[in-house]
Amino acid sequence: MTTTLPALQVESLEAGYEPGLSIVRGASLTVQTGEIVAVLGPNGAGKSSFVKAVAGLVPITGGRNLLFGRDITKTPAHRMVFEGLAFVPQTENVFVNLSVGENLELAAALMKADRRERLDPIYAMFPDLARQQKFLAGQLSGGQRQMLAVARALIARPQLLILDEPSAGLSPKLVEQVFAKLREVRDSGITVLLVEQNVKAALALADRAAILVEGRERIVGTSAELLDDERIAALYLGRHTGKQAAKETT
Ligand SMILES: Nc1ncnc2c1ncn2[C@@H]1O[C@H](COP(=O)(O)OP(=O)(O)OP(=O)(O)O)[C@@H](O)[C@H]1O
Repeated sequence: MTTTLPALQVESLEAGYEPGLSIVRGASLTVQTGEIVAVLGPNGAGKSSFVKAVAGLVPITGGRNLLFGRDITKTPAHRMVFEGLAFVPQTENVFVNLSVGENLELAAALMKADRRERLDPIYAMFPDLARQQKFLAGQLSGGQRQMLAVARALIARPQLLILDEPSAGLSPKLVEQVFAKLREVRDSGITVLLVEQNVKAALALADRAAILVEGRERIVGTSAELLDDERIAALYLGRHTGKQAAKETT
């Protein structure tokens, strides 16, 4: 019998920027292989810090992170791609003064990989970027720039793709396009973990989601369960259930 290891197991993670001040406070989360999982929660809950700590970008003071069973807790950020984890930051995720093609070629060069062998499948998956190869990344629209950031990350052929708020600053139509691409990424066999402010769109995309509050997961469930949860409805979806309304009037 073969068992599939979870793509990511975060166990009681503690992390922060300054000694003695944890921002991530004992958070745990398991992401199964082939899932899209969203990390949601109020502003300042530590969502970005959580995924950055997993990606090696925020100092970890406790707990551990396993990627397909391998301990990556102490792996430095620049080594993560070689472990199979690619991270797309919220901002400064492309080189604006380089062309689209140069952005992708640089990512291939960093992997010491054959340029054409890495780039061809990416251009096939992102035909708009293939057409815009010569454009400066800084001239792309917000949606196309986000696509380029995702494409750059995929050059590394990760097993797990982590994105920090890929919908930030995008119109609903562009959010839909970027999220459709993330579905394609998942369907190509890559597990996806993303931080989102856009709860409605995130729950429509993700298989499961975790609500992080004060650096710890408060509620974890399937997107359908969370959409049904009256606390989520009231807090994030602007929907008041009967029970919630009754509570508020008493
Ligand atoms: N580079 C940093 N140095 C010091 N503190 C930071 C840094 N980045 C974030 N913080 C602090 O960590 C806390 C959590 O921030 P974080 O960005 O992780 O939360 P978030 O849930 O992603 O918030 P938002 O939804 O507003 O983006 C905040 O109090 C923030 O001020």
